[in-house]
Amino acid sequence: MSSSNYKLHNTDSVGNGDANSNPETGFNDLGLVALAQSGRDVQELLSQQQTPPIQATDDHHLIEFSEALITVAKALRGTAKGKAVVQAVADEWKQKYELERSKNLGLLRQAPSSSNNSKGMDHLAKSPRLHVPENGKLARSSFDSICSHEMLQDCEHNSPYNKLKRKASFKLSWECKGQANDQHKKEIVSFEGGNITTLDRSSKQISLTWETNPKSVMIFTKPDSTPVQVLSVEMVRWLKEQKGLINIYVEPRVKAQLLSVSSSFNFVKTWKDDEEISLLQPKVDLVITLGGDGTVLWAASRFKKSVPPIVPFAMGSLGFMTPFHSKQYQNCLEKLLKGPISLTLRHRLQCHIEKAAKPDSEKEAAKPDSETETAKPDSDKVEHTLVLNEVTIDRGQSSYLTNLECYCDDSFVTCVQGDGLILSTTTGSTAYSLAAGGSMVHPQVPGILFTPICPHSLSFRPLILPDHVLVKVKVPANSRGSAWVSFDGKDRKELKSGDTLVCSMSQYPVSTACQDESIKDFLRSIHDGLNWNLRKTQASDGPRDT
Ligand SMILES: NC(=O)c1ccc[n+]([C@@H]2O[C@H](COP(=O)([O-])OP(=O)(O)OC[C@H]3O[C@@H](n4cnc5c(N)ncnc54)[C@H](O)[C@@H]3O)[C@@H](O)[C@H]2O)c1
Ligand SMILES: Nc1ncnc2c1ncn2[C@@H]1O[C@H](COP(=O)(O)OP(=O)(O)OP(=O)(O)O)[C@@H](O)[C@H]1O
Repeated sequence: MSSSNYKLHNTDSVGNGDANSNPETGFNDLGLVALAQSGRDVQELLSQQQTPPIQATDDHHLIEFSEALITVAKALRGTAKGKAVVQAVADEWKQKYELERSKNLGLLRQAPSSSNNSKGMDHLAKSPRLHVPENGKLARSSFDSICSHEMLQDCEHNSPYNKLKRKASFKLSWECKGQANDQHKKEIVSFEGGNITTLDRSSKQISLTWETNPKSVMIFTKPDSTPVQVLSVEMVRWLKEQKGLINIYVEPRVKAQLLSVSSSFNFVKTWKDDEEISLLQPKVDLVITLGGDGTVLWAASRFKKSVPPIVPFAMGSLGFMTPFHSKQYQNCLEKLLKGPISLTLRHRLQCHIEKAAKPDSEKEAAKPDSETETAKPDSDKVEHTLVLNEVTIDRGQSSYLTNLECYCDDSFVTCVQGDGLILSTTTGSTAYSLAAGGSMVHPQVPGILFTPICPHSLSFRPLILPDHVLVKVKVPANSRGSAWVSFDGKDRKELKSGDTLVCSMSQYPVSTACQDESIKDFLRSIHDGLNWNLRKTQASDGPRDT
């Protein structure tokens, strides 16, 4: 029998016991060790004697022989003595064990009456760590088979048996990048008294209530669409005349269109460039989009930091993120301007590209004379691109497999060999990531989807990573070609050998107004937009299970 088999054989159901245990007594048999030692002593003595053949006539040899026998007798007496000592030790341990065990059982029997706790033993019987039947009826035999320390592990705080052994105390700590104070940790997780509980859930339904009347809206419209153009004219007029809104901002293209309809639209405001849109953010109460999902993505991408709540009207074909019917725009806007508004809080990813370090010689050439070292980019000054759906790294025009080294918080994840990789938000889980085989996830679930595009490997299943990680995707220096990055399907940029895309969750989410509430809107979108799990219902006639 191999030692590992022996070990398995001697390991009890709760994992106690080891290879030195005596299967009969259950104790670590020190006696066996002592006996073995004594036996070896005897053998050693005999071999040291090297007694020559005995001759009856040789007195000298007879004396030697009798001396040897005396030595053997002494050694045997020693062995017997050693055995007795070992037996005494074993008896002592057994006594201690019995005493401890009966004390513990005694305390357990007293527990219900002394603590006045009606749960008493039932509570213990139901404790999951005890591995006892759910019904709480603990058979005497099963009780006996539980080690005393296990019985005491899961007791209530004030119970008397707690004095004997408490649940191990512990402390939790975790790292939060860029957070100087620990205050926010307490808001998420509490671990008072050794119990871990979450204080709040980030994916709760969020509701917005106006404290003062909203006065300003910003409208984004899908270009080159006559129905959208017609509606924008009508909506702007209604907002001004019926709702008395003071500030109505539209895109420069739309302002020109409105003015071409009537010069009375000259109250409408606009902006010069993207920089100005972000500056307008503090003045805008609501953003309205007229178009499809692409228009929502477009509007969100105009804001580099905070985004006002978006009210998306459906004027596209799919409209996963656009729950409001354009024909009922007046009713919808009446309600929304009055509040409260149910919102879906959609996380965004922030991304930037780190260019490969230049080879030393080139670096030297590029250096201004005054500088001796190239400054590393200041992390605060890095310009991030924010995505609401996903960032995609693909092989572009290259006919070769992508070769993308992926790291999560500096731990190597994998190398993507295929058409590419999608790093998606949960909002984007129903877009490109879905088409590439990723799971659909409610947009308020925090996480980053790691979805390969046509991986040339049978076992490359998509992952969902926690929202706090930093993901890096690097095109290795030995890669056959470049990769291409796109942000929400736009702004394609080349990722050359040695370049790295760095991506993490942004602190600037996008909130979109719900028609109903977040969960209902999500389910409606997957049912109506994607025909999720649509199948004819099975007929009720035919054979049945009996
Ligand atoms: N194979 C694909 O499925 C594929 C390929 C490229 C891009 N896309 C998606 O298109 C998005 C860009 O959208 P666009 O409107 O500018 O381009 P687009 O006009 O080509 O639209 C792509 C489709 O994706 C849908 N869509 C966009 N965001 C969605 C979301 N969050 N949930 C469900 N469906 C969504 C749109 O409604 C549209 O039907 C990208 O972010 C990407 O997710 C998908
Ligand atoms: N205000 C805008 N300015 C510039 N481009 C825009 C604007 N709004 C939308 N787009 C672009 O127009 C394209 C189509 O928009 P959108 O997806 O909203 O319409 P759609 O394709 O008809 O709708 P759906 O995606 O539901 O089929 C997208 O690529 C989007 O980026």
